[in-house]
Amino acid sequence: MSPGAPVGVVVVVGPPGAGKTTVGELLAERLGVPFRDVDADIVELAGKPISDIFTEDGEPEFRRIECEAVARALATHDGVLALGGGAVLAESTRKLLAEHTVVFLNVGMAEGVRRTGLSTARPLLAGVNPRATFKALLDARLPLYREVATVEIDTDRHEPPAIVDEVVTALNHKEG
Ligand SMILES: Nc1ncnc2c1ncn2[C@@H]1O[C@H](COP(=O)(O)OP(=O)(O)O)[C@@H](O)[C@H]1O
Ligand SMILES: O=C(O)C1=C[C@@H](OP(=O)(O)O)[C@@H](O)[C@H](O)C1
Ligand SMILES: [Mg+2]
Repeated sequence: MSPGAPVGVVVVVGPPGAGKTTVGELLAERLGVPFRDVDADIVELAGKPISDIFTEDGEPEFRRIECEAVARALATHDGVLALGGGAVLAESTRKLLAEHTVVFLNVGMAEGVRRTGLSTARPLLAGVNPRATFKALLDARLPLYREVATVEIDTDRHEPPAIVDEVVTALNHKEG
């Protein structure tokens, strides 16, 4: 996998704070391909921030929009595509991901909470006990991330550029 070579779509999944948006953008830059983030698509589609969709319309409506936005992005985007942390909860999305190269960026609870703690943009983690919420979220989702992953990269204690190196090496290794 080298800069400028056609990559199709490389999808980035993982828990909130894993660095899907940050590392995904850097990975796209490294590969010389466009970057797209489904959360940004959802904000544009709904015409309001994700936190407002959750409070005004509820999580099920957010997930409905998310499913559609993921399917559309997978069908149309050529480059790196970051999903939101909960996108893999939908079976239909996991089925679509089976056809794609998927990078699972993992992060432990302590580091995930530290990285997301200062943001009010993640309504699911805005409750009174973000550590317990994050732990429950990891327990429920780890098998789902692993079900769809082509490669899994641990991001704890690694800086984004080093993570990009690891992703490129792991994907090249998979390509054989
Ligand atoms: N490897 C990393 N080391 C330290 N901080 C990171 C790392 N990756 C991301 N971050 C920071 O964590 C926060 C969440 O990153 P983001 O890319 O939005 O994650 P995600 O899209 O997976 O939720 C941001 O403030 C970002 O700068
Ligand atoms: O984990 C989740 O369910 C969510 C993660 C968020 O994206 P990031 O994983 O990019 O923070 C965003 O899609 C929404 O707040 C729901
Ligand atoms: Mg993100």
